[in-house]
Amino acid sequence: MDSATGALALEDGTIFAGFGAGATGIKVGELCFNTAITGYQEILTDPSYASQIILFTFPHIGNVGANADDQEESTAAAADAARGAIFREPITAPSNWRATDDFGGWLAKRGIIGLSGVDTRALTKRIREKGMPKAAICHKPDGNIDFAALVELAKSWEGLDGADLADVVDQDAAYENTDGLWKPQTGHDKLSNAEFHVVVVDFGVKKNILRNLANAGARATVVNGDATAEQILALKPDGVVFSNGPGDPAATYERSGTMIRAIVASGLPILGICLGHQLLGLALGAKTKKMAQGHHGANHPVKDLTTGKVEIVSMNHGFTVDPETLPAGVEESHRSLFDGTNSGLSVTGKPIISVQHHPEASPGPQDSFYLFDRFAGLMRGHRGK
Ligand SMILES: NC(=O)CC[C@H](N)C(=O)O
Repeated sequence: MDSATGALALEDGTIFAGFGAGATGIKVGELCFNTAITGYQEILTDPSYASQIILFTFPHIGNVGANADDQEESTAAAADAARGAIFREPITAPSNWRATDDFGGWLAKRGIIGLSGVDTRALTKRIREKGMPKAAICHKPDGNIDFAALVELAKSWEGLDGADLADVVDQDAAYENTDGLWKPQTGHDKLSNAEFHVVVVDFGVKKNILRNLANAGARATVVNGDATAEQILALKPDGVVFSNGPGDPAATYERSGTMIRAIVASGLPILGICLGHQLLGLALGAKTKKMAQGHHGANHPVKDLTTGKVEIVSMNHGFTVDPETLPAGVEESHRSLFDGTNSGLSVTGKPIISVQHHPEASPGPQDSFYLFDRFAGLMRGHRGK
């Protein structure tokens, strides 16, 4: 392609040339595909995507522009969330009453490199067959692209294995949240009479987790992932939430394992979400491992083994808890119906639950909102003891 202004190079030397958008320059990251057909802004601002390049399988990305309400990260440090965005069709002008920005301009402001005009279906098939590669993406408006150098960059990048990226995207200073879910006409619900106070341990928390907690009656104090168990317990919470976040759970566990084990031992109700679920699994004695393709989308079927109900959920993970390694007393509560991987844990006789998927959605179906009420029920029950 003579007129290429952007390109993607994979670590195996494969090159896809196309048209650059958004930020200019070069970035490296792990390439994954996401099958959601809406919610690109929430996806691109989810701190769990740090050091990743997202290939959207839906061809038209950008049509509804961008707005301030759909940001999922709660901290400026999360500016190192997704590094690149790949889509089939060039970005068109925004067409939505909520849009305050056009998608290309928004990508540029956030430092995300966009790439269109590539065969996204071929790339998706490549990931399905060979797994998520290390990749380098570039946007060079003058068309001066050094393809060989891009391949070298992709090859030499250290990758996500062993990376404690939660430390990069979490917020240092503690803060409170009473904002609830957003509604089209009225904006955010506000929690006035909180029934519960929860401490959310921030490994890269998405705002919609805090909002769902507020809608379930919980005011949240969000603390950094480096907080000690003593500091958390001194806040006298009714329950503790371990948040979602980027990178390799085993690496983050090395830093936070002592705190997580102590919170488990405290007997307080616990809810773990995604990275928080994986960290909890490690604290309970299970092991995590890297997946080949990962799960990234808003249409994944998961079965709640405690009720037999199937829910359609939002997913975003590249690591997984190995159910073969669950010790006695730790139950698998949810399972992916796509590939049978673990999607939830509970602990016999203890108020501890966690899920691999995203009950807060954003984007995605709201089938799993009930988990916040289930957690509230655990806190209510614990309080009565
Ligand atoms: N969304 C998340 O919390 C992702 C968890 C972890 N970083 C993974 O990729 O598996």
